[in-house]
Amino acid sequence: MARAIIEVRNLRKEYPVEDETVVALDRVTLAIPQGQICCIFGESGSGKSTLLNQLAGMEKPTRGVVRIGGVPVSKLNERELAAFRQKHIGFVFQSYNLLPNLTALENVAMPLMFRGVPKERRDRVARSVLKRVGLGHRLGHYPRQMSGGQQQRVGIARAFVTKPEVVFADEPTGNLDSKTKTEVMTMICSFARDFNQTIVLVTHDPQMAAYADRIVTLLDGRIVSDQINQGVTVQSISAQSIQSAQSDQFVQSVQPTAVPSASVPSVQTV
Ligand SMILES: Nc1ncnc2c1ncn2[C@@H]1O[C@H](COP(=O)(O)OP(=O)(O)OP(=O)(O)O)[C@@H](O)[C@H]1O
Repeated sequence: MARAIIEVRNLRKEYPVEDETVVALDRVTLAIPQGQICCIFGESGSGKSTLLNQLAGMEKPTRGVVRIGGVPVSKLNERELAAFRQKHIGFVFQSYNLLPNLTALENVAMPLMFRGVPKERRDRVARSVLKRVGLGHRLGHYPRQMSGGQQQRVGIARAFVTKPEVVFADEPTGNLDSKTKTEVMTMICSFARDFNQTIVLVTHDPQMAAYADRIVTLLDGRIVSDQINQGVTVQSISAQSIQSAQSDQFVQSVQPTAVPSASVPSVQTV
């Protein structure tokens, strides 16, 4: 089995609410191997978003540790976290979170700009990723000029344009109709397979969970089931099995006490 890129040990998250304490997560231990599409599944209030927030370093756990590529993200400060996310993490959001005053091309090129990729190259790469998601004819469109499905495809292009090792997808199909849901999930899985990326997908929708390799079910903040998905919906998507030198470099480069300074991965072939 591939090595774990995400490791969660004995995670607990409490929220103080007036004079009570809500325990949103308790004793969550999880190892997600590199290249796995792992679904965090559960009904409303089960703790899915709370878990994603701890994994992505958006919130500090009350107890326990989250490591990504060996880096204890739960212990990094804000500046270190920002740098870490920029280099290694992509996000796909339910509400797309595109910048309204930027075109599709500019939204997708933005993560490359933060990595210092020169304009000509970042525009070329962003264009090619937008073509891949079927939006080659919408490069100059603003979010308000696109449908929800098109906006989410821009969101996917933005999340994958830098080939991050891990992509967190929080209810990425939550606002979409059923045909567009299928397209969006197929796209996410296709990118992930091509570059051996790890996806953490949060959903309460069993149809979307069926795309994952593994389904971890939460109930009242605890893992109540952890199953390999035998009938993976995306089996038909070709995996180019790039046993990514990129990811190997990443795992080797990270030091527990320092934010890695990984170079910009080659994005030419996207
Ligand atoms: N900031 C907060 N303050 C207080 N309680 C919170 C906070 N965030 C989450 N909770 C509580 O933690 C529990 C888990 O919430 P969480 O949002 O993680 O569930 P979820 O599975 O993502 O739900 P949904 O599918 O509805 O988004 C709930 O009982 C919720 O009320």
